[in-house]
Amino acid sequence: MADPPILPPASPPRQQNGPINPITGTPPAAAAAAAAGNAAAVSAVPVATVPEKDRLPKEGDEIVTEAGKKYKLGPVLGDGGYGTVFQSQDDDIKIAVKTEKFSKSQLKIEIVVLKAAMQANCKHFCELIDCGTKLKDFDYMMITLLGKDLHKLRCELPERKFSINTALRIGIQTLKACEELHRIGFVSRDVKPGNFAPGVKANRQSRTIFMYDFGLARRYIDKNNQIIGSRKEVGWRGTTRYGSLNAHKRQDLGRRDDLESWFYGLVEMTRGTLPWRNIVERNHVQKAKENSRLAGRVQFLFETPSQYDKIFTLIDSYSFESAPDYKQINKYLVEAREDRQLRDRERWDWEDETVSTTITTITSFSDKELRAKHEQSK
Ligand SMILES: Nc1ncnc2c1ncn2[C@@H]1O[C@H](COP(=O)(O)OP(=O)(O)OP(=O)(O)O)[C@@H](O)[C@H]1O
Repeated sequence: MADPPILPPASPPRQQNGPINPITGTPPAAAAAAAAGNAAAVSAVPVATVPEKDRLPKEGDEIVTEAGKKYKLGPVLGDGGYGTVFQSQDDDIKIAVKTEKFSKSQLKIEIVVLKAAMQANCKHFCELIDCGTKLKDFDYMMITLLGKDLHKLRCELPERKFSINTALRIGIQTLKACEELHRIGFVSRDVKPGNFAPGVKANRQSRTIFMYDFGLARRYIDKNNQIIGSRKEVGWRGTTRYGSLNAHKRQDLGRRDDLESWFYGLVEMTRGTLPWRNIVERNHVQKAKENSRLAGRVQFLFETPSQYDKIFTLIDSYSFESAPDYKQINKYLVEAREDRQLRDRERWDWEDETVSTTITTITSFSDKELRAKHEQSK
């Protein structure tokens, strides 16, 4: 994946008692024993014999969850900042298992986001199948298996850009994903093509784009549904190429910043390039982004639908607190499709010819439907 995100400093190593299990909400055995006054159980783990921490699993290992369910780890699907993602199997459904080093894990926030997304029936998020902790070694979560991310898929194409039909459909679905994330109360702070991927053909989800990787996500509304005010200067978050101007200014990020990052990604996927593609120095990237509002605007939006200009203006008009008008942005994208008389039934760029004729008549399965189907066939 191009441009890894800058992660916030890892949280300090967790205490001996270990974390609260993110899925069950229960403390680990030693902490539970201590809470129950069982001093012997606590002192049974003397400091000198504390096992080495932060050992990630490897292909072929088995993860046994607290409930006793076993997941055998298959091939590595990808490496992240603090861990590894493996392919695995949940009965006969192929799934992904994301693991992160115990002391550095950001999985807790990811799990909170995915649980909220499931509760709200969001369409563009992985299902959280299972999760837990291998004490002191790693945290893990079992989620829907996805295909290659949009950055990789784009780079495999001859001109490193999607067809306009695919690009606009991606635009519509990734916008919806951002809207869903915002609706459940979170901002991503790392929206980029590499954090979106279509589902897999086996699940009939290859025409649904999923948003993933919420390691930098943050709640933007409080318990009373009020927007948490900007903390002003908070340091850099996100990925240089797609970061908003506010991110460059190290400001607190809100919904509008996710959309600005989304828009840079959309332009890149449509044109195959961004003016700051080859710039490494972050301050120079900021200058290039500022110029894309001035004399460089024409170059930035060269050969993109005229509606992109309007979307850019709209996003730039928002403040930290603004509720973006997703409906209007979606309308612009649909209008761009209508101008070109694009049809939804046409093949997506990553589908092979043989699929397109059959898949157009089949609606895709949601994760819930897949699971119900599986239960029925038992
Ligand atoms: N559900 C999934 N299905 C298939 N592959 C996945 C899935 N989740 C993650 N991957 C693969 O693992 C890689 C790393 O995952 P992810 O981006 O979630 O981790 P990360 O630690 O947050 O990474 P980064 O540091 O790049 O942001 C991805 O680029 C992708 O190739």
